[in-house]
Amino acid sequence: MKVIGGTIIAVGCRFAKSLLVTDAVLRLNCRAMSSLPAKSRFAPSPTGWLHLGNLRTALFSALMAWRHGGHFLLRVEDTDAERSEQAFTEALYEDLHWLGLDWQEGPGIGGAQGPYLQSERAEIYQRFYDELEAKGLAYPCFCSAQALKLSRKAQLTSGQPPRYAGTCAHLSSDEVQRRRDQGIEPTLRFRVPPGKEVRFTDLVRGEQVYRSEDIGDFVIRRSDGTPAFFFSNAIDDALMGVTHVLRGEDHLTNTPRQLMLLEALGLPTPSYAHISLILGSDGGPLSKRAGALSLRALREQGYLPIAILNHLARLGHVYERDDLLPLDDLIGDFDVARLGRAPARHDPTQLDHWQRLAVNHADDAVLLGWLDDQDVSAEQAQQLVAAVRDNVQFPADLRAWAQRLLKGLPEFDADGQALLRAAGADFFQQALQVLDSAPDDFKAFAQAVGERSGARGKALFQPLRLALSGVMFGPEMHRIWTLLGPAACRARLEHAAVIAAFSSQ
Ligand SMILES: Nc1ncnc2c1ncn2[C@@H]1O[C@H](COP(=O)(O)OP(=O)(O)OP(=O)(O)O)[C@@H](O)[C@H]1O
Ligand SMILES: [Zn+2]
Repeated sequence: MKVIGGTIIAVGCRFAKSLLVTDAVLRLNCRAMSSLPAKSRFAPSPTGWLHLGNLRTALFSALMAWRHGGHFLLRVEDTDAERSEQAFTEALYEDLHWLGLDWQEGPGIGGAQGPYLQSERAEIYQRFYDELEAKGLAYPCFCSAQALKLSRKAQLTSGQPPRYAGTCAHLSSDEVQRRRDQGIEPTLRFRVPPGKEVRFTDLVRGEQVYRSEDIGDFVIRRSDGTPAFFFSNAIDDALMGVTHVLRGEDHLTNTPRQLMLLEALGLPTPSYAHISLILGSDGGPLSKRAGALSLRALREQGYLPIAILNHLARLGHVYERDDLLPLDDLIGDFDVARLGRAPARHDPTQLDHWQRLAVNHADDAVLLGWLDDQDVSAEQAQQLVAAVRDNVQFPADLRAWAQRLLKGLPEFDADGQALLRAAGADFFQQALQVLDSAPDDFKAFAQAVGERSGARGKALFQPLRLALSGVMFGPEMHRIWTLLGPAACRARLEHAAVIAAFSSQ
């Protein structure tokens, strides 16, 4: 076993043979590891607003843990000081909470293996740098960016795969000192063991084999002292006891490097699942750098969390049921074996489909929350929601209905005016006379207007709908009728009569 910062960490079964541990301890650890509930994590970098690609990774990670009675960990990979921003860190907390992807270990919650912001873990990383250097498994590299670029170019022209040429792999300590004295800040490179095969079984992509020859010695500490992704990400997964790493396939080729590092340090290795990336409408993967549509933008438009979760859960994972599933069912029916290999495309019309279902299922209170309007009383708002909720998908739709039905008289475009003219002013006068007799409901009203005017079918219902609601689409007329009440119906029919009589062609 290995003692790190006072915490005992189980030795990874796969690599335990390389360490001096007795068989008994080894078996015990292996059994303990396999019977532990799954612990998965989401480890974003706070370098932009989270997009649907990031969040689908977060969702599947959370589902994986919760499906297997484990817990979901959040770690913020804020090592890139130039691109990381506090505002993005706070935004990602907010986004995950808003979606219902609450972590059980991580920032704000704590846990035994914190801190959970990589920018606060420098001392921990230093111990492992020291260990690798002491074992001769890491060395300082003084090559300039320019020199590395030239070397890469030369390799490519001679048809070789580009990898670090090993320029600084065997510098004497005098040489190292001489360069340090010149003020050159070196990076630290991991010495990739020669002639090794790195194998792992990816939970999505199956057996993976890499040859260490194809992987040049790679940077684990940048010249500014910050850890490279390969390093801090792998170390933290191991220290934090992560059992399952679900991440985008952009990380697949990082995995052999990370496994080599963990083996060199005798740290446990998680299982990996590399999920296909979500592509945007331009065919490229969604990415923060490319300014992909953020969750915030969707939230501002009024998408509901459960709609987004259902949309994401079906991007690259097959659920047998195609109805709107609550989070508990998304968890219950999640199966890592059902993750697909093909890239999934984000189709906005699919998301809208889930939004429609989500709005159908939402309580009135959700829709009432969309109507932030001082001029509409609570009672009116409730009546409005009852009348139009089946015709509303977003807050903007509801606000448009409030405008149409609760504020002043409708305005008609040229087509609307033409339709009112075609119905004729007499039609609306007759409707007003019917209104005087206080009909019971819209059905009785429309029937009586039909009898009096002789209009039937479309010729009866279209002008009535347009005159009363201002538009040719919308909820069933009896709802609008009830919502408006007799006084507003009268004002609208009078208004329509005037337009029918006086609007110009
Ligand atoms: N288009 C995508 N589809 C699915 N998962 C993605 C996509 N883009 C990123 N991810 C995953 O999201 C997680 C967080 O990644 P990260 O914070 O680096 O986001 P990013 O969008 O790739 O950012 P950047 O554009 O800065 O590289 C990783 O597991 C990554 O694989
Ligand atoms: Zn070098």
